[in-house]
Amino acid sequence: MLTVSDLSFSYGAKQALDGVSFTARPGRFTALLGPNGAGKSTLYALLTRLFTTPTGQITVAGHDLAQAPRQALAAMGVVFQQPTLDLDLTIRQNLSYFAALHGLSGRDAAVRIDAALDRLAIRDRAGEKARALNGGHRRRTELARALIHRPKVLLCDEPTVGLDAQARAAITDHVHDLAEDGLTVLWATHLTDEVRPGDDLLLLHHGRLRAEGRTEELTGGQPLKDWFLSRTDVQVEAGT
Ligand SMILES: Nc1ncnc2c1ncn2[C@@H]1O[C@H](COP(=O)(O)OP(=O)(O)OP(=O)(O)O)[C@@H](O)[C@H]1O
Repeated sequence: MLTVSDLSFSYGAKQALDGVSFTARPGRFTALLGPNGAGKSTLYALLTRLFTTPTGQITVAGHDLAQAPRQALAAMGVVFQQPTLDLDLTIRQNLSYFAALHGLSGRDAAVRIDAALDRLAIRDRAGEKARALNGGHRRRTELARALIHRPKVLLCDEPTVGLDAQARAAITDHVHDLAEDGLTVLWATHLTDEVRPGDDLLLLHHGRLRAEGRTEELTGGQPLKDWFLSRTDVQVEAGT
């Protein structure tokens, strides 16, 4: 479970988040939908403690991020918008390095790495350098890496940026499956076709949460893209 209470953040005079509160639950895919500049990346920077703010509270799997940052961060897996693989290492080496950072090595690490690679259907590529992979497989590798330490909460910040439609759909499907298996998922996007009717939806616009609930209940049968446009009044990519 991830809870955010009354979170605000400003860049000097520019308020990027204003009193944001929500809960993302285990077994649910929670989509954080917002146009460019809504405040999504700022929220992720606060969730991962790249930034801190004196206002508000963030709790990850019961651990207060400000009071118990080690436990809170250990309970989360993160896939950032910008790729962070070492392209000169193999997939397995990238994952081993990350496992070591979490204090995992030897047989335990190998078993977890194989399981994560299987989960994302990329174990057969494990010996290849990351540079040899296409964008979709690199992103899958990053997802596999984010799962090795068995986090309770998975944070994804626009993880499909730059991928073609097929790779985008594959990654989005994988992460929906992870949520169905019990993970708490928070998925930031500005692409409405990544959100399913049964997903939980948070609409962020100009730093404030404008809507929260099950997608199909919020939209009342209207196509999500139309609903989103009517509430944000901006042009967004359809993602198709
Ligand atoms: N370093 C900064 N200094 C000043 N303003 C900033 C800075 N970073 C972001 N902002 C502003 O804060 C607001 C929120 O930005 P943020 O990057 O969090 O939005 P976003 O929803 O992630 O957008 P995108 O999808 O384009 O990444 C925007 O108005 C942005 O211009």
